[in-house]
Amino acid sequence: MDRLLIRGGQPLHGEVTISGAKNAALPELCAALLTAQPVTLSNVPKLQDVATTLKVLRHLGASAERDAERPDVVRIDAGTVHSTEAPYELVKTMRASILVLGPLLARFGAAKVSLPGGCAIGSRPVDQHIKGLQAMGAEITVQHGYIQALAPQGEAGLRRLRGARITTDMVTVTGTENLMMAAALADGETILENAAREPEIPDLAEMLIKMGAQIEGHGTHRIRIWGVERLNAPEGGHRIVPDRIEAGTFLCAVAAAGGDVVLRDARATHLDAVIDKLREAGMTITAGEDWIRIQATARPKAVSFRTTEYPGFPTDMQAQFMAVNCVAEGAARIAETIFENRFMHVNELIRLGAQIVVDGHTAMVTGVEHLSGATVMATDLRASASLVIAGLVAEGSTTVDRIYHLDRGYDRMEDKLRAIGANIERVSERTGA
Ligand SMILES: CC(=O)N[C@H]1[C@@H](OP(=O)(O)OP(=O)(O)OC[C@H]2O[C@@H](n3ccc(=O)[nH]c3=O)[C@H](O)[C@@H]2O)O[C@H](CO)[C@@H](O)[C@@H]1O
Ligand SMILES: C=C(OP(=O)(O)O)C(=O)O
Repeated sequence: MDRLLIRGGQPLHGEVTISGAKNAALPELCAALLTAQPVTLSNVPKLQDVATTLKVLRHLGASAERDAERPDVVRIDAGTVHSTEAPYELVKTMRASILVLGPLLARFGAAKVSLPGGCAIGSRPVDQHIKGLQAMGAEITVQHGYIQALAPQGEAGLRRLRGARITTDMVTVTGTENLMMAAALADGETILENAAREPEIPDLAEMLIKMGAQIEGHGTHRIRIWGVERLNAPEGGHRIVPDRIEAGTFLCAVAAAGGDVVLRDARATHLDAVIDKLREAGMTITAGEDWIRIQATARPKAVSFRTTEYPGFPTDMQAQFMAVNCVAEGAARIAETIFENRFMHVNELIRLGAQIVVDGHTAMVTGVEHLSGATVMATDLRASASLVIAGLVAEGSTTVDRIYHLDRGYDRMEDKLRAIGANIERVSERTGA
């Protein structure tokens, strides 16, 4: 098992290029199942979750490969799909594998997908995905850990989902994506009320539109989809939107460690809530259409925030901003409203000397002048990122164990940090180096 060894205390200077978004890449790879034509995606980040998704697609019978010369390009040909079953063994490490359910059911009329199960940050049910597909006429049974779904029988014996008006009980990101993909090939009109507005949803909608889907209202709470009989390859391929959470993570790293860094291929307009809070913390932030610059010349000021759906403060940035507050001047209150158990990083941050008290969904953080390096254990993806940020400012050495969580969602994080001056290296257990 790999771990990261960080020697803290170096300010960060230079430029970092942000990769394509994990949370857009995963649904967009699955969207390739909606057509028998080969789909090309570019700006595909090199992540464990992407590798897992490619494995799932291959298991279904699709070919799914990275281009040998341009590794950010992936080609998926789902014209050869021969199975509609995503088994537990492939699905268990990644909740987003539920995203094959909508496309398989829409194109083949049947799907059997293992329940993704809970994870460290909460129980994460998929009842809203099921409720929406049922409204579209699907017969769904959940048995032996699998969701088994059949679309209603239509004319000439063909199974096809029917458009429907669906209001989800809460705003769900992958739920909106699954239902939007399913509706793209359904018979008639679907209206998704209470839809999620995260930037990855308009990005997926734009890809589907290039494939011939008829969609309106993406990026708002009400998405309308008129189903078509067939989808094609997106002409000219589709470039995945930059990862706003990776960009936000680097901004927090600089806010905590100090320095002056420009993020390339980053969209400030997708990070308004985080940038506002960083400015409140005393950072100077300037931005253009595809870059963001952060200048951190003084110790940050503690800033309170509460996670909410987009465009509010993202839950996926809560842990990283908590790490900034740990070394800030003053005290801050952080409320987590999206997931019931997303404070797993708190105990590890405390091991580094942070002062944090948790009461239910709220954490009170009192900034300390210095953290001190120690061995800590990553418990989930963003928790790992918060420990790396804390390690960058801690005195002495910090070892972050179990970084397979980090590798799920960050593309060469330690290389990117090293390039801007961090003293960080990956230690592999097998080689010891
Ligand atoms: C691959 C991907 O894009 N992952 C993101 C996606 O996860 P994901 O799409 O899984 O998160 P959701 O938006 O669905 O979850 C929001 C809340 O709704 C609940 N819920 C959701 C669906 C459902 O059927 N029933 C239900 O109760 C969840 O438990 C959670 O409390 O959005 C989250 C919230 O921004 C982010 O943290 C994840 O990084
Ligand atoms: C929670 C996250 O991802 P996932 O939904 O893929 O577990 C995340 O990206 O922070």
